[in-house]
Amino acid sequence: MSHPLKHEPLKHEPLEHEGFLQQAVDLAAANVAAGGGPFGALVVRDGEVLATGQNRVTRDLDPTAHAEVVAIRAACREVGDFSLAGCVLYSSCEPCPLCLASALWARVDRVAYAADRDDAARGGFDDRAFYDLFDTPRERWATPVSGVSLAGSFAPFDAWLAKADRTHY
Ligand SMILES: Nc1nc2[nH]cnc2c(=O)[nH]1
Repeated sequence: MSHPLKHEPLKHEPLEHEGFLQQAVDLAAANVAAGGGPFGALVVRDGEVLATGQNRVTRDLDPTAHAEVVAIRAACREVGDFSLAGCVLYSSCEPCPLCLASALWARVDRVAYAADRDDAARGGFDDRAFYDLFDTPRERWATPVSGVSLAGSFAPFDAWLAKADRTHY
């Protein structure tokens, strides 16, 4: 049985989305002009821009400093919370798996993007390749990723679960 989309595609939605997406694309273009990667992002709540982000990988020597991650970190600092529930993440380009997982961990209500993973591939970036990798059995990965059994590996979770005052996230 097919499920109806919860949201109509963005192109049928109010211009507000387009305005924020255009800002993300403008941030990406400005970042290229400043010597950075071609990605920009915004976190918006109730129509207000909480934070912006531009790719800072080469500037910060940080492979995780993708535009969306930078924007999410800045927005969390802005609101003083590790949750961005109630927010929308706008990105100049489809979030890569790192950025998408970051958005899910931040519990944003919605993610909207302009260019897609095919555009990123044309631009020379591995976003699509990494999505494809996650659809490939790990045994076939060039980078070995495997669990190693270790006695006591659940101990941190035992400690966590025993903590009455733990902060769930
Ligand atoms: N969406 C996205 N993809 C990337 N691929 C490489 N860097 C980035 C980034 O900052 N954002």
